Amino acid sequence: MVLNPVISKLAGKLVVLASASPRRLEILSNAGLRFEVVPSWFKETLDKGLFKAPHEYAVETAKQKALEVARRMPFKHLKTPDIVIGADTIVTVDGMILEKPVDKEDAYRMLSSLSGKEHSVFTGVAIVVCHEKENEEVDYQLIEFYEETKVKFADLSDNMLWEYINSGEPMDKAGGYGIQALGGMLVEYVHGDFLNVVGFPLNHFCKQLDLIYNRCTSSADQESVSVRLSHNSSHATSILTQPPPGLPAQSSHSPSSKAKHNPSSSPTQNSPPANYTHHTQNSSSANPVHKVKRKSSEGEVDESSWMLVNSLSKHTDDREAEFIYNTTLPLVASSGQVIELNVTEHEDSEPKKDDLQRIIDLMDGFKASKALFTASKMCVFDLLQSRPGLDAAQVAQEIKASVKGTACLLEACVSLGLLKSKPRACQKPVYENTDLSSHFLLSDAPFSLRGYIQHCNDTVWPLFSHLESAVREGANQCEKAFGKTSKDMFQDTFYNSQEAKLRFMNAMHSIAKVTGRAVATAFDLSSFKTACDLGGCTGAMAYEFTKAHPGLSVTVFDLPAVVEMSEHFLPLHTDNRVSFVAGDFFKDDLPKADLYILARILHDWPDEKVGILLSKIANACTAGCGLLLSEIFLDEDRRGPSRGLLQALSMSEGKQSSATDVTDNTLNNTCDILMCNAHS
Ligand SMILES: Cc1cn([C@H]2C[C@H](O)[C@@H](COP(=O)(O)OP(=O)(O)OP(=O)(O)O)O2)c(=O)[nH]c1=O
Repeated sequence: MVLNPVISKLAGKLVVLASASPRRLEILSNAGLRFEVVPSWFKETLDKGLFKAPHEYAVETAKQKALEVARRMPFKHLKTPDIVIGADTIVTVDGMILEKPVDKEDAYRMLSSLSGKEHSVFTGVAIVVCHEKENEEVDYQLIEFYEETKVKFADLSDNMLWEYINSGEPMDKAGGYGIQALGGMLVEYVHGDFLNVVGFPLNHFCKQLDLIYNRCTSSADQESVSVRLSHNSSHATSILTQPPPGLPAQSSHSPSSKAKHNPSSSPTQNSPPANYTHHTQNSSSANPVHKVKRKSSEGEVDESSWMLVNSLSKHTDDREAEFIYNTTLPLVASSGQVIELNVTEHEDSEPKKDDLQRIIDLMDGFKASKALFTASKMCVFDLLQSRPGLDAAQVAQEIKASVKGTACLLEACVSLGLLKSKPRACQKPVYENTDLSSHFLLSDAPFSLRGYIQHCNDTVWPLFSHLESAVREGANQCEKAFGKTSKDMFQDTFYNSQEAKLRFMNAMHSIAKVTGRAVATAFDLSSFKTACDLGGCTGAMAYEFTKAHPGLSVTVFDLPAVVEMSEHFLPLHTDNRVSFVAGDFFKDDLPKADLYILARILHDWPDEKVGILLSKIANACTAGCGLLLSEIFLDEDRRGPSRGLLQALSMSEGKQSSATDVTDNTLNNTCDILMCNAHS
C-alpha cells in the first residue's frame, strides 16, 4: 500500500486542506491523513481563455487556492503549515469548462449539455510545501498535477433532469452533478479514477507523495545534487521546485541559475501568467532554497496579491518524464513590483538538514517526554479509549483542565503519533487513540507502560532536572529532587509508604510485562526445570517464563514488603507454577533452582554489592545450573546504546556495565551465563 509509508512521513506535520469541499475532506480523512481544513479565499475567476488546455486552468486554480492559504496562515492563523493541499475540479464537454452552477437554470444548461455524451472530469491538485526560516521568511515548494476521468451520461429526459435539479444536489458540484449520490443514476460508465470525479484523485496524490517522501530519500538521492521525480508523463504538467522537508537542499547555487523574471509578463491578480518562464537547467546545477520575505522594504505586502511564476526544467523520456526541480520561484506583486527574493547560497560546509533535525529532535526530546507523561497522568488515553471522538472542550471537561491547555496537549499528542485528530467541516476536530497509544498507554492494556511512564514522570524526571549538579558532583540528586537521601527514598518506597511501594511495583510490573516475553524466549531453557527470579517483584517476568516454558516452575524471590503485595498483580490465568518467597538476596539463603534470573537488577547496585550477589548465586549453583542476566548491556567500547548511557546519568549507586564487565565479575565458571540485552 502506497499510502501508509507516506502517511507516516506526514505524521507530526501541519497538513492543511485548502478546501471547503466536504468530499475532499472525507476522501482524505478516510485515507488516514491528519490535517486541518482552512478553506481558500481565492476566487475562482481566472480567465479561462488564457489557458491552452482545460486541465491547466484546474491546476492553476488549485495552485492559487493552496498558495492563498499557505500565505494567509502565518498572518491570520499565526502558524505556518508544513503542507497545504489545494484542488479544483472541473467538467469539460464540447470545449466548454463547466464549474458549479450558479442557479437551477445554469444547472439545467450544464446537465443537458452532458446528456447522452462522454465528458471529462479534471481535478487539478497543488501541494505547497512550506519551510519556515529564521527572520520570518518562508520557502515555498510547489508540486502540481492533475487527473482526468471520462464519464458517459445516459440520454436524459427533461423530466429526469428537473427532478434531479430539484433535489438540490447539483448546486455545489462541478458540472452540476454528484456521481457519488443521486447523480450516479445518470451515469452509464466511468473510465478512470472515480474519486477524481468526486473531487480528489487520491491514488495520484499518494503516488506523488510516495515519490517525494519515499523514493527520493534513498541515500543515493540524498547525495545527489538535484532531487528527481519520475512522473507519469501523460499527467505531468507541473513543477517540483525544492526537495521536501527531510531532503537536503545542500548544493551550492550559482548566480547564473537564478531565473529571469520579465516584469512585462508578470501575472496579475486572478489571471495566470501569460507565458511561463521555462527555465532549463542541467541536472548537475544547483538546488537553491528560495527565501521569501513576508515584508517588502515598503512595509507589509498584501499577500493575496502575490502570484507565482513557474520555471520548470523538464527532461522527457518515453518511459518516464523526469522533472528536475532546481528552479527559482520569483514572487511578484500584482503591480509587477518584484518582491525581495533571497537565494541562499549553500556552501559545501553547511550542515546537512538531517543533522540539524537531529539536534532539534534532541532539544525537543524532553518536551515530547513530558507531553506523554502528562497526557498519561491525566488519563487522556483511557478517556479517549472509552469515549473516542471527543473534542478538546469535552476532554478538558472530563480531565478537569483548561480548554486551551487541553487543546495544546491533544494537538501535541497528535503530532507525536499518540492521538489521531479527525477534522470536521467548520467544527473543532475530535480525537481518538492511535494503535500506539491503545497498545501501550491504556491502564488496562496487556502491554501497558503506564506504570513505568508514571515512574519516569515522578522519579526519573525530577532527578534529571538536576542533571548539571549530578554531573558536577558525580552523585545522585535525590536530596535536591525529593528532599531525601536515596537511602530514605528506598526506605519510603518499600517500608513507609504503601502508595510509593505500589507505584514502584506498578512501574516494574509494566516494564517486565512488555519485555518479559522476549527475555523468556531468548534462550532454549528446556534443560532447566526450576528457576528463581531474584528481585522478581510482582512476578510479571516469572509468568512470562512459565508461559513460554511449560516444564518450568519459577520462584520469585523478593523483599517481604514486595511479596506481601504480589497478589495485587496476579494474572487472570495461572497454573501455580509461579510461587513467591520473601527474603533479602544480599543476606538470606537463595531458594534452590536450576536457573537464576537477574532481570534489571545489577545496574542498581555498586560493584561491591553486585559481587556479593553473584557469589551467593555461584555458591547456590550446582553442575548444570545457569544464570540468566537481562540488562541494558553497554557496547564493549561504551559508545552505546544511549538508553544505557543515559540511564547512567541518574547516578544511582550502581552502574551500567558491558557484558564482559559482568562476566569478569566473580562467578568462577560455576554456571552457564545467558546474557540478554534488554536495551529495547
Ligand atoms: C463532478 C463532481 C464534482 N463534485 C464536487 C467536488 C468539488 O467539491 C466540487 C467542484 O468544485 P471545486 O471548486 O473544485 O471545489 P469546492 O468549491 O467544492 O471547494 P474548494 O474550492 O473550497 O476547494 O464538485 C462532486 O462532489 N461530485 C461529482 O460527481
